[in-house]
Amino acid sequence: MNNVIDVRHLTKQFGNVRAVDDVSFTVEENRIYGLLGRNGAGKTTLMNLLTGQDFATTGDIRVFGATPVENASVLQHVCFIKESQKYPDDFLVKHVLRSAPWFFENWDADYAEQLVDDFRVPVKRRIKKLSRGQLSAVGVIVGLASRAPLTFFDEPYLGLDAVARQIFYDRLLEDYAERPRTVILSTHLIDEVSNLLEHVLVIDQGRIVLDQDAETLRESATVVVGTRSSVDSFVADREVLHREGVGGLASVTVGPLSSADRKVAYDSGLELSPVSLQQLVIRKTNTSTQEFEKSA
Ligand SMILES: Nc1ncnc2c1ncn2[C@@H]1O[C@H](COP(=O)(O)OP(=O)(O)OP(=O)(O)O)[C@@H](O)[C@H]1O
Repeated sequence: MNNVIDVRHLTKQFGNVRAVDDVSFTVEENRIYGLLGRNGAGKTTLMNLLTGQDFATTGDIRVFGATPVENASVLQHVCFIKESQKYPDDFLVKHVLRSAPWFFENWDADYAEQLVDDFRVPVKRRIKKLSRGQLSAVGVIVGLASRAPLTFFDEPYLGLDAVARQIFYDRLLEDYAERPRTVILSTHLIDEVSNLLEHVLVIDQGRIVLDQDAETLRESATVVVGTRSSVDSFVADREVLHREGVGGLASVTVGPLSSADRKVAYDSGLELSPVSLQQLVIRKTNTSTQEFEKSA
């Protein structure tokens, strides 16, 4: 498995804010990554660094084996779709689509046209006049039709309605299945994208607090629900990650369960369900906040 990105001890300091703090990780080729984290966690800063739009304070970044900063041979394989994308003032949507092949060697104009129909984007309208959602749709279309070997989507769908978001997820998965590439998606809509993600990176206060294969992550915790007494006896010797309850009912999150464990649970009348990715991320980032507050 080839690494498309290799980051070692990367730090980015803005004055007294350490937006990215001694981060090391790799990104494998042809997988879909989720870059998740709370507001101000460092996601956009990290993407800016990985796409050569900003300089690291310290540390080393390799993208396709080389530094991305001012490196055309790297950046021609990279597409970065961000929420705050700027276009020339007089640009119409069709100008964006026509100029895209200058930047992306794999640009597929027919596919872009099909996506324009899917998202109902008015191609003859000025970019400045588009609604918030239509502007996001233009970004999503460019990101998909660029077919760049490495594509970053930073919160790509501000203002996109639920139907358009679903079209984005469906098209991304279909196209990715036919033309595998590496996608890094940053979002707050974690549960919506959880089935899309193959690997999860969670960043909190500039540090990577989770770097895990999504399948392993999904199996890493289970919610056990039932009467308080049966739940308590089932979880008695286990590590409890989270607990809540109402009246005589309890809902407890525990670590991985074997098939024998599951049988015992079912035989005791307990219900088992996987923990949502969103819940896992919330717990992970809440914990580190509490630890941070304790140590502050
Ligand atoms: N140019 C800058 N100057 C000073 N501080 C900055 C600058 N850019 C980012 N920061 C700070 O760095 C931290 C990380 O910001 P960043 O935009 O990377 O977060 P994010 O995870 O993308 O957040 P969100 O989910 O809210 O978009 C924040 O505390 C932010 O205020």
